[in-house]
Amino acid sequence: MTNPDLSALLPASIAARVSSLTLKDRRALAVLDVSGMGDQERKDISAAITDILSAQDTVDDVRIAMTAERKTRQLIAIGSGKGGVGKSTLTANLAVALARKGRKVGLVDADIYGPSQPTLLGNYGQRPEVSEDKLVPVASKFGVPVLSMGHLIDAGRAIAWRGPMAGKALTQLIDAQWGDAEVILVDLPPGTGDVQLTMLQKFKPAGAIIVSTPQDLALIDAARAGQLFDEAEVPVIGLVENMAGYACPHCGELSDPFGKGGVETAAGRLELPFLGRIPLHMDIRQSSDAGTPPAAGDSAQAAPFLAIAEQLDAWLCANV
Ligand SMILES: Nc1ncnc2c1ncn2[C@@H]1O[C@H](COP(=O)(O)OP(=O)(O)OP(=O)(O)O)[C@@H](O)[C@H]1O
Repeated sequence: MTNPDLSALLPASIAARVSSLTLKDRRALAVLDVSGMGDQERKDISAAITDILSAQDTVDDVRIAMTAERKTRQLIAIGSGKGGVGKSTLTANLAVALARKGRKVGLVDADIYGPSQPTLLGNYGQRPEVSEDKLVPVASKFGVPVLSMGHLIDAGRAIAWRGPMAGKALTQLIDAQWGDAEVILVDLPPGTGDVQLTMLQKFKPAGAIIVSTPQDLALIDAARAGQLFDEAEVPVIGLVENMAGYACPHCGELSDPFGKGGVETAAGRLELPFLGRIPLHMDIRQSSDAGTPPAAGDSAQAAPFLAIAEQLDAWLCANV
């Protein structure tokens, strides 16, 4: 039974974490909920409890038992049939937008052969630490921790791994110290090969988003990506059209270099939700390259990403 006299000695922030505190034969036993805490935080809170309790005349010894709620952490895969359609750009911006909404979100760059998230999230050149044999995700200034092969290999070095090596690398990125992250967005490699299928089967995401540009070839590949998710029994949350509608920076005239509306039509045909359209805009390319995702700001370019993140958030609320 909890000892009210001892409990009253603990500051409220610590007491909120102590689910039981008993005193028997001059030994205090505190059961501490450490869900979501890192190593240092656990050590600090344990030391604080030990200091406070051992200062009491009635206590000779303090024992602390740590418990953690099993986190239900969900993976959301962002995939595309074709490369270069803006999958990584969308993933980074959705993660930033979800973090702005208060979600605890992490990001895995599963594009082992062409990692771009360290550049997009502005933490290129940083290395993840290792704790208890697992990687600790690298923080970004947008509140989104991230792990990418780009954090582990030297700049410009090509990775020429066969499937099993890539699979092992991916396992390390996903099975890492994600702390209190409740959602992890996974930026999948482009295409629909064995690596993607194995990854989806091994780390089954709760749902997937497919990105495509509007031209026919990209759409055929996007449909194939849909089949890949079907095969892996991963529900498709919806399709996103990227690089639709180009506004000329000189005259403002709108044109559609890759066509427009094709993804929405394809979504209808495939009976999948259409989540939204992101225009082709120079600012998106420039701010992405500079490591400041548009979704972190309030420009016109942020709006489509924030709107798609709203829908993802609603899907997470309804399905997870
Ligand atoms: N809506 C957009 N407007 C302007 N540029 C964009 C837009 N979306 C993406 N880009 C740019 O297009 C390029 C490819 O985007 P990105 O790397 O996100 O694609 P990807 O599908 O992840 O590619 P990969 O196949 O290499 O993984 C990048 O230079 C990016 O800045």
